[in-house]
Amino acid sequence: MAASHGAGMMGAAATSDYGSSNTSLDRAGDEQEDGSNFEYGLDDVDEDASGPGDMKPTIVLMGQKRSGKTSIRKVVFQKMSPNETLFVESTARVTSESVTSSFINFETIEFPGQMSPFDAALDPVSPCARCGALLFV
Ligand SMILES: Nc1nc2c(ncn2[C@@H]2O[C@H](COP(=O)(O)OP(=O)(O)OP(=O)(O)O)[C@@H](O)[C@H]2O)c(=O)[nH]1
Repeated sequence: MAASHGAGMMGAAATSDYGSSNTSLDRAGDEQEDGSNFEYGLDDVDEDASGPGDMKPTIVLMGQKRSGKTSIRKVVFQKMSPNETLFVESTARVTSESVTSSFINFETIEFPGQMSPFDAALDPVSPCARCGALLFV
């Protein structure tokens, strides 16, 4: 008697769960149709407010001198042939560059290896505040 009563409650609970999961699936489907959950990059409103260059995702390159920071930047983001990096000059100052040829626009900031990146003369705070990824070579 008690067992059949319990089974009846389980059946009712199962039916209830099935119904609620259907409802949540319907809601998820509505969100996909809106497209609001799958947008890449930053909102247009933010870009207009602060200028297009200010809010770009930023990759910061740091590391020892002659370790290959500029070479990585040139080969990966500018399609330079690896052989040509033999003639790349040493970076003397903080160098920032916009990359627009990728599927997402972003900025690279390279610190010269011959100076400490935390030297106050290089103003490390601003690039580090914007840093989305740090590449230390
Ligand atoms: N063998 C070898 N040489 C490399 C590699 N990557 C870069 N180089 C060479 O190392 C030298 C220095 O490379 P850069 O890219 O100028 O190094 P960097 O870290 O930017 O140097 P700084 O600007 O002085 O800090 C160049 O002659 C490159 O050709 C590598 O993966 N293997």
